[in-house]
Amino acid sequence: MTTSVTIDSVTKRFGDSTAVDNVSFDIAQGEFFTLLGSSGCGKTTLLRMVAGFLRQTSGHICFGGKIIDDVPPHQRNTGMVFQNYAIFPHLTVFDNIAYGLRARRRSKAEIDREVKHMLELVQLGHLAHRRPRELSGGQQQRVVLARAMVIKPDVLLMDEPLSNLDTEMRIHLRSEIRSLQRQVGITTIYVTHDQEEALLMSDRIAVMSRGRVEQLDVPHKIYAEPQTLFVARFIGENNLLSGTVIGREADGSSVIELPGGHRIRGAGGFDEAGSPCQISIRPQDIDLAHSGDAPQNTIGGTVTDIQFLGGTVKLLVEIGAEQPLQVSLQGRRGMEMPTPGSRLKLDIPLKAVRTFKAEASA
Ligand SMILES: Nc1ncnc2c1ncn2[C@@H]1O[C@H](COP(=O)(O)OP(=O)(O)OP(=O)(O)O)[C@@H](O)[C@H]1O
Repeated sequence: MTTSVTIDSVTKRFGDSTAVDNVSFDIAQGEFFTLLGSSGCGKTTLLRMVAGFLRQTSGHICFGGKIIDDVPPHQRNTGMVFQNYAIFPHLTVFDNIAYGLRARRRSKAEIDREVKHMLELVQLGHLAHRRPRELSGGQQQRVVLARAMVIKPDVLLMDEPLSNLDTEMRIHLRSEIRSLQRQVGITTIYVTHDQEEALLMSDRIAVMSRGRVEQLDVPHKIYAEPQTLFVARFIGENNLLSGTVIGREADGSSVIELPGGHRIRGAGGFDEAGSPCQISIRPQDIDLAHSGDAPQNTIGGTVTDIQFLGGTVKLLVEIGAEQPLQVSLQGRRGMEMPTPGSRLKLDIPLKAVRTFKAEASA
């Protein structure tokens, strides 16, 4: 039976260094949950604690509400797919997948049925009698996946399972893993440093940095509403500008003054009047101001660069702030193409302006 997972105030120290720093969250039954962060942020350490290979320094891990801190790894009933989790070279695809069921002393008929079902799900039925060296990297990884899932684990743990594959196979397997996980409904914890992979595959994402969870949310919120400057920098492209919060309007929006004298209003985020702040704006949230619209933030600037990419048009617009604004417009038929040196007015919706407390400069 697949299960919920609770991480309750978990800390892991190695000597003086803290790899995981007081992390808490719940993963629902059947959820595809991703730990996303750059190298060294603690995601593998956290996953290894869930598997039981590492013991946390403090805090608890629960499966289905029950503390499992003292349960050894082989009794946790987790399925594991790691980057270098080799399959047995001397066994056929069928026997590799059957391995966990045989170790659990299931009947021959059950093994036959379950392995055939898995082979079908990962589309390897026609290769059941091949050995691993006769398979492509992607096919081998599907064997690993099938082997992990066939035992019907309570929780499936995956650590960068696609990072050794070429781009095409990676993109293909992303959606395959996700649809397989949906069909089978296993609670899954997936570790990756690849934001695109995380956004595409996950029900929810925990973005980690330096052992802590910076933000935990559904993919589109992580993308559209970063809660910290780290997340705004880490996920997707963003214009990051320094400014000062100068006040608040009646509608709750904050007013920020940028170098160069522009004032811009933002909805949500840090709004302590008089304080230095940083704002983030996604290039594709900026539009050309059209007459007739009710603009929310209008900023005039001069085009310094233009890149026509077919579906999108990328501009750099000098607005007198510390750096030019990157603007990404949808290329529409008949659209009037700006040229370098031309002046234009940009419109930025309130909601696209996220405000953060300025970081102390190092
Ligand atoms: N066995 C260990 N002994 C000492 N320090 C360790 C040990 N394992 C991990 N660390 C340290 O803990 C921190 C987190 O490591 P972890 O492997 O969890 O990061 P990660 O986010 O998974 O990175 P990567 O993507 O590179 O694997 C790092 O600073 C790492 O050097």
